[in-house]
Amino acid sequence: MQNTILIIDDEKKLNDLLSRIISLEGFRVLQAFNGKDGIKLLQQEDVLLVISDVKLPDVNGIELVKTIKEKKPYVEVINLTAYGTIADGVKAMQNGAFNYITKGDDNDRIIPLVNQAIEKALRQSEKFKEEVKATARQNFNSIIGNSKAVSEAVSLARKVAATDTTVLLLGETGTGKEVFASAIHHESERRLMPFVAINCSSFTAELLESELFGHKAGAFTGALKDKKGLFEEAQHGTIFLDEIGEMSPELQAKLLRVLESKTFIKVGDTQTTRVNVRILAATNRDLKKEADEGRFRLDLYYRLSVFTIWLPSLNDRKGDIELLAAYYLKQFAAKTGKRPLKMNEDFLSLLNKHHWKGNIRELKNVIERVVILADEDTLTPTLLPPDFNYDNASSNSLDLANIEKQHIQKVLAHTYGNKAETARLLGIGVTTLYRKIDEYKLG
Ligand SMILES: Nc1ncnc2c1ncn2[C@@H]1O[C@H](COP(=O)(O)OP(=O)(O)OP(=O)(O)O)[C@@H](O)[C@H]1O
Repeated sequence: MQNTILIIDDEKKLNDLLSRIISLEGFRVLQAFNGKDGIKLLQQEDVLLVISDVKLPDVNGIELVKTIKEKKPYVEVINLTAYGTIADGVKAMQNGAFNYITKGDDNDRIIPLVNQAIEKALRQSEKFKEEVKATARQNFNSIIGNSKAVSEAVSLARKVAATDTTVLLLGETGTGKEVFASAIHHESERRLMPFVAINCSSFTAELLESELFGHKAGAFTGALKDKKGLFEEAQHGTIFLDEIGEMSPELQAKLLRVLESKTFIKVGDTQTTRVNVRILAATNRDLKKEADEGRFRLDLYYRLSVFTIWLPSLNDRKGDIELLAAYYLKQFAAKTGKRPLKMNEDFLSLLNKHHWKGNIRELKNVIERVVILADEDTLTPTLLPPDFNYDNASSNSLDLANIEKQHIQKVLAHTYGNKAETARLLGIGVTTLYRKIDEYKLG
């Protein structure tokens, strides 16, 4: 396949000449005569390199480098500067251009430079396309669940994804708030830009301020160099502020300012910094109550809760447990190279009866452990952690056989399914244990 180069120059003669020279080298060449048309072509076509004049009728070609890099970060740009304006070339390089050519003077440099730039852009584009593929897996298709509550949450999130609106995700720990935030970002127009997530409860107030907004060298002991904050890292992308309810009142004020004016002041700075970042926030607290009771700024709460999505706890969507468990079984079995595993009825019934305090995160961890322990293709209750209430899974009948069955189940759970150890603790032979496991269908 021919690699594509876009030439943007309003001087038709020069544009045509350059186009001919480059075509002769086997490249596919597209031509535009102003910045606006150039950007349009860039978006429609699989361009790897842009050669752009600096003095375009509608835009400065040096500024255009930034726009090109924002739209397609892997594309390389060579600027064409008029004789005597080397300063332009330097500025172009600072903006991210691959190089610059002085019109008329550098004819011998053109083709080698083009080849180098194409090689670099090809490497970058491959890496970029891999990353895009990986992020595509983080969109709403990665959200498992058929229950009404989850379907409603997904439908709301899909609607708001396309906008630039701030979203507040509410739900218990492990209900998928970060998964939703990531899906919203990856289905938004910002998807090719960074998604930056931070848990506000993991830092002290001072550290969090510097993490979020960055600092100037010397702002505090240990601040040796200027440091970019996460808001700047997320420029043109999305920032996800998890556990927002934990933020100190001072930082809440600073965040409110970002929401209102898109500006903030770095720690130790005197100037404001401007950012264009979409904010998604989450908490497992009742933020409205926190605000009503004076622990969270009411004005910030209203700003953040423009669009609120409630994520149901796993205990309120029991119908999804089997689906999620099967999904993670497949994932972990594949990871550990095991054959596909099946859940027996008792196993599933215990999953359904369990109170999932840690929600999907807890379910995922339980399944990972079960997959590691499983020796057989069918999963049985004995593989589950001891806090899974086995007794309740079977009938409550008090006949001797049932009591024996429950007792064996308990000991098996205690030994994590180790038959020799179980037999030893029960004071019976391993063969007898196997017979009983068979008889009571515990295997
Ligand atoms: N709908 C879902 N389908 C599949 N996996 C999910 C789903 N929701 C969450 N998970 C998985 O559950 C785990 C917890 O999810 P996540 O971190 O998004 O929860 P959270 O609500 O942000 O938790 P916390 O409040 O503790 O930060 C992750 O491993 C995630 O991949």
